[in-house]
Amino acid sequence: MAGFDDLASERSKAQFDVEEMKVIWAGSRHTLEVSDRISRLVANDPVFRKDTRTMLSRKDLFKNTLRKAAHAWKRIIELRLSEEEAAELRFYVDEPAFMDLHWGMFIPTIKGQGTEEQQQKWLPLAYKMKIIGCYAQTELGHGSNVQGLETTATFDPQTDEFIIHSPTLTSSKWWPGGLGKVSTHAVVYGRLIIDSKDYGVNGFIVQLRSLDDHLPLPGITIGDIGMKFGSGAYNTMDNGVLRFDHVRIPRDQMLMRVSQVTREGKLVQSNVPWQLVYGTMVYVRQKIVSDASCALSRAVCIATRYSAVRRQFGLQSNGIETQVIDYKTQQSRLFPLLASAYAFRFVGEWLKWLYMDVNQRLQASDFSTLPEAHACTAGLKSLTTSATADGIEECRKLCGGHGYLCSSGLPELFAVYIPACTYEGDNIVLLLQVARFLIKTVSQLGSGKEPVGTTVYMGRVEQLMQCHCAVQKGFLELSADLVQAAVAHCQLIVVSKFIEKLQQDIPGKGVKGQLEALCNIYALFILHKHLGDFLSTGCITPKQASLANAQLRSLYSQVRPNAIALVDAFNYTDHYLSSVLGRYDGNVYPKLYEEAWKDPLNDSVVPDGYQEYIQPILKQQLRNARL
Ligand SMILES: CCCCCCCCCCCCCCCCCCCCCCC/C=C/C(=O)SCCNC(=O)CCNC(=O)[C@H](O)C(C)(C)COP(=O)(O)OP(=O)(O)OC[C@H]1O[C@@H](n2cnc3c(N)ncnc32)[C@H](O)[C@@H]1OP(=O)(O)O
Ligand SMILES: Cc1cc2nc3c(=O)[nH]c(=O)nc-3n(C[C@H](O)[C@H](O)[C@H](O)COP(=O)(O)OP(=O)(O)OC[C@H]3O[C@@H](n4cnc5c(N)ncnc54)[C@H](O)[C@@H]3O)c2cc1C
Repeated sequence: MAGFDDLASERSKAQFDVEEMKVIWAGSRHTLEVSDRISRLVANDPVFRKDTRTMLSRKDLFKNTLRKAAHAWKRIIELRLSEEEAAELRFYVDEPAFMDLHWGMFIPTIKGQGTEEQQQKWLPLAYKMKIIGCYAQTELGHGSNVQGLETTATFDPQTDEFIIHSPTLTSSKWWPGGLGKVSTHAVVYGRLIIDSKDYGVNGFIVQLRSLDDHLPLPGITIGDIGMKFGSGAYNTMDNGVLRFDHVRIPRDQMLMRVSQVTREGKLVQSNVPWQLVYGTMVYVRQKIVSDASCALSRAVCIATRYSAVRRQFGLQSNGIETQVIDYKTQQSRLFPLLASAYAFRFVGEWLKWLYMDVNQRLQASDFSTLPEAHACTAGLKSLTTSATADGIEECRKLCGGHGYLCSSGLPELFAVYIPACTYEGDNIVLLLQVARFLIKTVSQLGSGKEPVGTTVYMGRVEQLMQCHCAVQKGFLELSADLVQAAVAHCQLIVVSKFIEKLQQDIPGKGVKGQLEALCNIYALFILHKHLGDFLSTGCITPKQASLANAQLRSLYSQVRPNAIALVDAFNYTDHYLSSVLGRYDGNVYPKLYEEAWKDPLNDSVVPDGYQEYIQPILKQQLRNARL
């Protein structure tokens, strides 16, 4: 039967050891074992079903998410899961929820910006989930411009408290996930005011709701901001609105690792750079880069399997049509995405290492690598999320009409994913940060300060000094071009980290060869995409450009017999993929047919509304009434 046979036959053609590739993808044998075990645990638990998600009303959807979160937490306790296992469980449950913000932002903020004493007080409560927290930075009027936040935290020396206040409508906190309906606490970012003097933005731990009856505390107005793009999707999250009317908190609830306010109302700076107030964003951006490879690989897995099952035109001698994956146009759209998924995986691994390194240095009061860590996390977050969002949409198109059905899994994946281009920093705003970092590095060339890390290549490019002079004339005027330069810099990091990965010991028959092919596809595809820039700057000749294109075509042919095995190496369960088109067994058509009948519209043969609206038209009662 079509599908079953197709994928089985594809798997038999693979020229490399898939099990070893699974290890490479997971990062280690241990990680593969954990991820495999937890993914099956989730797939086999009926509470974690997600096949009806796109059909539920917002209220039912949200309640179901609460149920899943409570069940997940119960299982984590019962099974005594480690932090690593719990994170895998969250990943495979695959539903954005308040837990993400509690574990992914509230706790890391207290760890990164709280003093030892503050950590000792708040972290045990947060780890045991006796309190649930969120990250309340963005306001109705300001998201990107953090220094423009309007919420105030005014020190009252009489009572040794801060008064948290929302002075305007635009100062209402707006967007924080988990805030709308669940969080009991928040890290709130607001302007520190002492003696009428504004000391800029700082973080404060504020209790929002009663721990007894969950009602908002006096002076606090709180709610959900409303439905978001797509059905199901990010609507499982209670992104919220929050206003303060002179809410008092004790002085020791200002996060004081960066600067402290004394009992007398004096501001004392510690030796850490003030930018650490932005530290949680560096951490989360690094995580978002790793997640990009997951989202893209998931879409690519669906599109690749389906492309091997789907047949159109070109009757072969046996009377069967051609698998669409055999069309060169399909390959030239699909295989660069497959290569990108692997490329983002490896750059994500490297970024994780970079983040751990900068963190260790911070503990030892070495702040020298913070600017580079900021530039790399900001730039790679921007590059990988934009490419992934576009890639998911391309995968939908690669699946033709069926890709538009919710049962393909692609519409919901797209709807959940696209806000990643905006949250944790709008992608253009983040690229401008990279551009600023690059210009700063260039300006230091010739001063004896050698560029290091990801900018080391700059020391070898003489024309850069002239670039600097040009940019000095107007950063804003040239910002569209500077953004392109920032993208190019980030692409260079992605390609270099892929090449570095290949220099490691890679066991398993044929595994290294496949990765080399994917690395070359990624690099040549980027070159192909920006051919105009490469040619106009004289970096390559037209002859080299055409050789590169020929090489790309030949690499596609090399990857073609291995495509299914390369997506099998992601080791995704059918539950995680939640796609009829991407099923492991390839049994697409019978399951698509079956899925259609589950739609609530098919609960009755004659639809609700027939008598009111269809019958009168058919019987021409409406027309007669008007005549
Ligand atoms: C149902 C299922 C249940 C399952 C349950 C299971 C539970 C078990 C638990 C499992 C664990 C789960 C783990 C989950 C993990 C999930 C991960 C998180 C999830 C992600 C969700 C995302 C939600 C979204 C959140 C947000 O969006 S938060 C808000 C983010 N906001 C922004 O990003 C704002 C963007 N703007 C800025 O960053 C800045 O304002 C700016 C950089 C644009 C400008 O800053 P500024 O005005 O100060 O201007 P300058 O350009 O002058 O900068 C000054 C100098 O500072 C440097 N700088 C800037 N930023 C940084 C930085 N971040 N770090 C360091 N330095 C920085 C500049 O470089 C300048 O320096 P210079 O002066 O030397 O040049
Ligand atoms: C799903 C989702 C979840 C979120 N969760 C949280 C959360 O948990 N906590 C939280 O605090 N926030 C959260 N946010 C808010 C998020 O961080 C902000 O939306 C984001 O930082 C972008 O800011 P903005 O909305 O102000 O966009 P704006 O800055 O208003 O961007 C609008 C446009 O202006 C452009 N622009 C802005 N500044 C410049 C500039 N200097 N130069 C050139 N162009 C510019 C942008 O590129 C964009 O095209 C969330 C947002 C979403 C969508």
